[in-house]
Amino acid sequence: MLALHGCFPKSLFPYPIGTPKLETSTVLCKDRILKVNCCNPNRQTERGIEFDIGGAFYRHESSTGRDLGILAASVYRQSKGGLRVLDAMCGCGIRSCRYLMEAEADFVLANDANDEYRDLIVGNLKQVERDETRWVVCHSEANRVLTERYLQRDFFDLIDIDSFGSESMFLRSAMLALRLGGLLYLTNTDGYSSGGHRPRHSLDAYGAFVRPLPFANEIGLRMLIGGAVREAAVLGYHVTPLFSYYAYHGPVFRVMLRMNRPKILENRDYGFIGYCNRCGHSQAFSWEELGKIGCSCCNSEGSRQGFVVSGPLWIGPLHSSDHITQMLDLAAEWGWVGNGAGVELEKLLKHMLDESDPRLPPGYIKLDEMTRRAKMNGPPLRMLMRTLQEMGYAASRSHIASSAIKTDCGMAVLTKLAKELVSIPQS
Ligand SMILES: C[S@@+](CC[C@H](N)C(=O)[O-])C[C@H]1O[C@@H](n2cnc3c(N)ncnc32)[C@H](O)[C@@H]1O
Repeated sequence: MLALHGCFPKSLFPYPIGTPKLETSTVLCKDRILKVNCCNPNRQTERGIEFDIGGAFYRHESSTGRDLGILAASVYRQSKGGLRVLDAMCGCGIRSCRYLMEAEADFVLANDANDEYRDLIVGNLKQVERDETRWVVCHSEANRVLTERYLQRDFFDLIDIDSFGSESMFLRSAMLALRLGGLLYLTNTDGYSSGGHRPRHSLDAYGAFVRPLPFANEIGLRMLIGGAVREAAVLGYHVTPLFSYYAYHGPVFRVMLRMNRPKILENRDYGFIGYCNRCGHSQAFSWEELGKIGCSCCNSEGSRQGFVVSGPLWIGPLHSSDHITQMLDLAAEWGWVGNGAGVELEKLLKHMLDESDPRLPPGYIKLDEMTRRAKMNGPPLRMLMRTLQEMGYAASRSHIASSAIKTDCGMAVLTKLAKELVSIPQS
């Protein structure tokens, strides 16, 4: 049985705890403070599970991120026949409750540094699972609980790191406590770094020099995955994303990674992304090509002409099509999508499935950026995508930007095509 750790004095925390205290009668909703549930303001419901939020940080908008985590965890449990979860920053414990109830985890360790949440978390867990051998609550600094689990050879199938700001300081201990083949669910809310506003900071924190790019939010996901790829490589592991999810509230970047031993000669998909400020084209390239490459679309060479490079970053697919397909099937089986239910979740999963085409390069093209550059009106997105696909290009929407397109067609050809489509009279 797991030993419960005593309270770690907050003054001695090596890492920021920084829990924003909310008034108990309010929750954050769409970035505004809203009054909720007049009868019992601390009572919330998510997917039919009732729970208290007390004074803990809780965002209803994050329920989609939790839905995705539960689906991925459940797909994992069905294939492996078991699921042990370490919820390293559980807040009020809603994720732990959902991992137990919906993903049918065999065991959940719910941890939050703030020991004032103890009664709250225990109360919520007791309501969903009376069998107290299936869960434990503790209040340690996340690195400490993860390292202790590793030292006791007590490995987990899924480790959930839902930190404020950057996740990078928890990566190594989380990977050590993770079973081989297990899942690591990471959250990052550091939109300022992925936006390219602090390239030196992103280099320090994530090992990537990131410049401002029109698809900054996808870069945020690629920076998060890239940082984990690098950390995993140090330990002799390799991580690949099962899904990557950007949400505007926050902003929040979430990725579910699977950790394995690398296969010999495996393509690490860890490289650089170039963006040409002159023509708006972006492209990925490897370490071997670094320094040799200019814009392949307008042949501008080097940053003097506006070709700028960010990286190293994850340059492979953002999602695993197999895993997303299984998540979609499960969501349909549970009635979360289909027959008019869960329209937004279904749309999101379908966009992710389209985006997982391995032919698609990193980045997306915002149609308004393209039309502004070309001084033209744009054709409907759907028409442009269909035409590209008929011509043999890969083309998809982006789950991140609604009026953007992901394609392996270069900017010059895309612009020419869009002009032709606009000039065709609509019937
Ligand atoms: C974003 S909230 C978690 C929200 C929760 N996972 C949910 O889905 O509602 C982050 C939580 O991490 C806790 N925390 C912050 N730094 C920590 C650390 N270094 N170790 C453990 N817990 C920490 C805070 O007390 C806070 O409750």
